[in-house]
Amino acid sequence: MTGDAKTLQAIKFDRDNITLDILDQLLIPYATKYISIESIEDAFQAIKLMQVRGAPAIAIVGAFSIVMETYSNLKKSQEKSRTIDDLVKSIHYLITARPTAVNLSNACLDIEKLILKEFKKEDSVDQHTFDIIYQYSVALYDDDLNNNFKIGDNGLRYITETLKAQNFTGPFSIITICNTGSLATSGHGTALGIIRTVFNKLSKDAGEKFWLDHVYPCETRPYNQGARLTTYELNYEGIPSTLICDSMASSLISTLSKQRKVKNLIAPVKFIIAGADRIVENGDTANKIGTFQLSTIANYFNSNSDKESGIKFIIAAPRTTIDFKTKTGDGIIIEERPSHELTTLNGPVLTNNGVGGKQTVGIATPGIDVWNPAFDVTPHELIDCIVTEDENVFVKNSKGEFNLNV
Ligand SMILES: CSC[C@H]1O[C@H](OP(=O)(O)O)[C@H](O)[C@@H]1O
Repeated sequence: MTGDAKTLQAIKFDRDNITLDILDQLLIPYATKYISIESIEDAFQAIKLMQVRGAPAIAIVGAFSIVMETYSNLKKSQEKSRTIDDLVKSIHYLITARPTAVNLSNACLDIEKLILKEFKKEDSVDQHTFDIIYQYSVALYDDDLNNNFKIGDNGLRYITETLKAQNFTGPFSIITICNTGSLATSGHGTALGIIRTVFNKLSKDAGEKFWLDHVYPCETRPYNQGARLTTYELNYEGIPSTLICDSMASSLISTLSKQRKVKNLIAPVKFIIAGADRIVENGDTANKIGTFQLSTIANYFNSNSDKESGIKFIIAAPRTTIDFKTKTGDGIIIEERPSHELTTLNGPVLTNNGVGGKQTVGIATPGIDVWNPAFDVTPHELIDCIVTEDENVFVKNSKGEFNLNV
């Protein structure tokens, strides 16, 4: 379906007719087009191409694709049905689509565990197999949505308590990176979910002593999830925002901290909020490339001002993003993506009467060597708070350690 109806629903799974459609995020914000996912292979390609992206969203689409694969197996009853071993092999293949985000591998391995509890590898895929995977997948979707609203509320509480402790009053701003909203999850979002909740609950007209005045999404080179997706979500919600290049964050913070205007804006940046693709046991966090730099910027401004009046660096993620098997960030595999994502730009031609076909333009010397890691690892030392769906947000103890395993 192609059309201009703005939507934030990244994933559509019809629980009665058993169909799965994903919003093609490579076309956002210029076109709304859903593509059908009917197999694990369809999901692998869509996840690899980043037609769907975002740690929770790729896990949910991955799980639903296994439902679709099993369902189509049952429909082709005349053919020799696949064995459980075949299905498990396909599940392991799906995991390789994007190795850094732990949610996808967690969901796939959970499904493998559930079916191997009930079946032997040589057994045939049957209705019971489908039922097990179906129940798991719809619960994964529903839990993610519920968790995101809890993350929003928990983030609001942390922000409110922080500003009260600082005796802060007036308008404040938030910087965020990549896209961590409805387009990266089952809805509402994680870091952007906190921003949604804070904007709705801490508003000037509600008579609050402090309020969220402005959001600065980083464009998030090279895939531009911020420029394309987060701005689209912020506009959709009517949240005042101004797009910045990733390289502008420190100047933005500095300008506002000196009560100088950014365009006509004066609200100081008080929080940098990012999502996560994998949080390991000590709190080191893999997230979109550029996140680590933002944490060093927050740390600079904190070490050059009274710590308590500085900028808090927040990571927001559901507990499904925590990987207790990996002790420190050194153990995280960082996905490296193709060079053309840095050396070319891909998008529709913008004409006076609308949006034309997709074009690719070169923006670097052809053949230049490129390093294109999709993520970086923010050391836990630079993270002030990890917000999950657990009511108690995670802050470091007096020894500077996170204890996430509670
Ligand atoms: C709630 S989304 C988490 C995480 O996923 C994004 O990566 P990508 O767009 O490459 O899938 C980004 O790192 C977000 O912070």
